[in-house]
Amino acid sequence: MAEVHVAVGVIVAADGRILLSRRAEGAHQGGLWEFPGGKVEPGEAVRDALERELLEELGIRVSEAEPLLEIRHDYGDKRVLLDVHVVRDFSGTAQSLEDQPLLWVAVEELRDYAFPAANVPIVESVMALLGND
Ligand SMILES: Nc1nc2c([nH]c(=O)n2[C@H]2C[C@H](O)[C@@H](COP(=O)(O)OP(=O)(O)OP(=O)(O)O)O2)c(=O)[nH]1
Ligand SMILES: [Mg+2]
Repeated sequence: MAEVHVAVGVIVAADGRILLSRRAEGAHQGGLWEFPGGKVEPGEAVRDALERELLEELGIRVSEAEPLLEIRHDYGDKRVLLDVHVVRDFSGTAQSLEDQPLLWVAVEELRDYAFPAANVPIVESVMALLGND
């Protein structure tokens, strides 16, 4: 089974909240919350994929993104490599351009949301980096 390379953005607002997006019910890992992003296309740089996906899904332009961590996870029906970046600076207002529910959440509240299993280390890492406790 080929590994799907995914560019993922932890988008941080000026007030410190993080943007979550809910995956469509019929999609892989559907109904769960995710950090916005999507598949890296063949020959595409991860950073370019991140910028393209966030523009397509949210209408925002990334000004600054730092690599946070890479996670390999095998869901059984799919293997993913999540290439996670922290986006602290962007222009535009995030909008739901693909009808996906969006939510800005305080770092301390991230644990209250249901994520795909691969996201557990992302949540821990974001809380360690940006949380207050
Ligand atoms: N964007 C994103 N994908 C995640 C996260 N956690 C996680 O396991 N994934 C998985 C779910 C999917 O199998 C894969 C992303 O693929 P996708 O199909 O949603 O990518 P895409 O946005 O390019 O969507 P599409 O055009 O193919 O519909 O990564 C996450 O936090 N964010
Ligand atoms: Mg996506």
